[in-house]
Amino acid sequence: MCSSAAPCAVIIGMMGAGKTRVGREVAHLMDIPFVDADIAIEHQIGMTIPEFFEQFGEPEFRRIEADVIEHTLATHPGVFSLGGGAPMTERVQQLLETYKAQGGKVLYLMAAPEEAMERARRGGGRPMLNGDADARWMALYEQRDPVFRQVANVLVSTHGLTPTIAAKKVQHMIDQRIVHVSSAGAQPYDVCIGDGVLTSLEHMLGKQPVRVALIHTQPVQRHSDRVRTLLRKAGYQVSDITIPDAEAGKTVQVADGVWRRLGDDGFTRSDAIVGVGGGAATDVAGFIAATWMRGIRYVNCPTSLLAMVDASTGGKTGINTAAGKNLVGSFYMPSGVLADTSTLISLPNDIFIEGLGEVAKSGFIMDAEILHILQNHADQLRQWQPETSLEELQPVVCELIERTVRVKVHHVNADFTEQGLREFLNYGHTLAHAIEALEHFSWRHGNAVAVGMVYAAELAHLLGMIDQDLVDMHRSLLTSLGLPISWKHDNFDDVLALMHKDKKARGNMLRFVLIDGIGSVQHVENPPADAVAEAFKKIQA
Ligand SMILES: NC(=O)c1ccc[n+]([C@@H]2O[C@H](COP(=O)([O-])OP(=O)(O)OC[C@H]3O[C@@H](n4cnc5c(N)ncnc54)[C@H](O)[C@@H]3O)[C@@H](O)[C@H]2O)c1
Ligand SMILES: O=C(O)C(=O)C[C@@H](O)[C@H](O)[C@H](O)COP(=O)(O)O
Repeated sequence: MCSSAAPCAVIIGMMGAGKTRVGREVAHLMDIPFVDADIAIEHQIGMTIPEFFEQFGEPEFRRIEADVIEHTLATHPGVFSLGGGAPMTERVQQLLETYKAQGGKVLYLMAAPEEAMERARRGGGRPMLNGDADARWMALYEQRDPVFRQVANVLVSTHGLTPTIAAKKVQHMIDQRIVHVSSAGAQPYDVCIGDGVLTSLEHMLGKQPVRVALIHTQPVQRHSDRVRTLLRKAGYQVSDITIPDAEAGKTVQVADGVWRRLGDDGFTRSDAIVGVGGGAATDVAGFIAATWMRGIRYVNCPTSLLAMVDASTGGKTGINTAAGKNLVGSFYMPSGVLADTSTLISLPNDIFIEGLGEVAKSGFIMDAEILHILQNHADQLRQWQPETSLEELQPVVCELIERTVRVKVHHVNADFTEQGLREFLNYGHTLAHAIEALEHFSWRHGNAVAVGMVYAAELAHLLGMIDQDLVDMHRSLLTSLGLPISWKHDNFDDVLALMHKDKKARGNMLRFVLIDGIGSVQHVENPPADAVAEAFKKIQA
């Protein structure tokens, strides 16, 4: 968040961690203003902080400090660093909670204790360190570190870094995008999007787990190796579990194999799962987390575009069975999602493009700007190449991921267990799931959704809900992105039978999600059978 009225980032940390020095440097690098809370307070009280402490005591200081923080959070469009003790008061914690809920970043700057202690001692003028400064610093550190970890949504270790390098690292972390998910009936969490966000994995998992099961597929080995190193460095005992790739991994047999492994490796309720890979891998990782001991913590690290924009977030976990796609599963939220865009470097063209299907869906159902971005960049997006395209397309891709995740989170926050509004995310999916099943999962999910959206648009047109231009626009946009818009299948009865098994159906009634304009979605129950069949004819190749 870098708006005209709120800070891009709030920096917290121990005395001597370098909050002012690094904060100032970051602001300089980003060409935005910097405010240090202690300096702002001294300006307001007209004396130094030690003088104020002596005359009025700490409680009065904390009151003024919270006022200054509240004001600055509402007015300062730059980098804002807080005094060491500020996040310890309940009022400041609440202010920071609200700031984070609006997309704000609270960065905990973590210097090595010896370095920070030394700097704090050298700096002087710190009433909280009166007496044996090192012993006081250490005692405060023990009190404050757990609170800072709780209050911050981004942890930045500056151990051994010069202030300039630390500032660059902080800038990198500020550039990441955070979407906060907070849905009734589930613990809130963040979706962090950007280059290098995997480094927040330890923070997301927390200190409780002793064992972590790293569930991934073979094609993402390069990324899961990196995650394993991060986990081991953080001190977790890692069970590295490779599952079969793509839909072959979403089976009860695979789940059973993983449950056995968790049993053998002694996984308890306080241990955790990390899912790394495409949507199939994160669906399975979530399903295992939801079912092992009736639910343990999990963090998703999506590596495909589709998993970043959709599958990893929102807590729909599941597997496929003989009865159909995703018919067995649960609603079970992750503790966090790390969409590290650097992992897209190895993503093949066809898998990148299928992800655009779900991106376009979010544009049709809610965010027209997504459609404009897709239209404006269609040629570059369609020509995506692993290893080379990411550098050029990073800003566009990040923008599309954030916008699409926001659309998803809007629906999930309002309706976690899909009683109504969340079904809108299923635009195009009624036919898509039937295509996937009839093609024995050889069709990519995003491709099936693209055809499903054209079918939904044709049906909406036949029902008089949209004009031909909007149907044509579906076709032209999806084609320009390299997505399919038709599917050849001779037996409509098979298709209809599967559409009746869709999770949106009720009893014998077919229920569709259709649009009557861009961003305007409706449930349509039991549409006339001839329209359902006629629309199908229109998507035949
Ligand atoms: N839970 C949800 O809300 C939700 C939402 C949308 C889709 N899904 C599910 O997600 C699945 C589709 O996800 P998907 O499109 O990611 O397919 P996928 O998981 O099958 O991944 C596609 C392929 O890309 C590989 N891959 C992933 N990241 C890579 C990378 N960075 N480099 C190289 N290869 C990489 C995978 O290993 C796989 O081979 C479907 O099963 C769908 O049902 C779930
Ligand atoms: O999160 C949701 O809700 C969705 O419907 C998102 C869909 O894009 C996604 O494909 C999901 O896997 C579909 O779930 P299903 O319940 O239709 O199997």
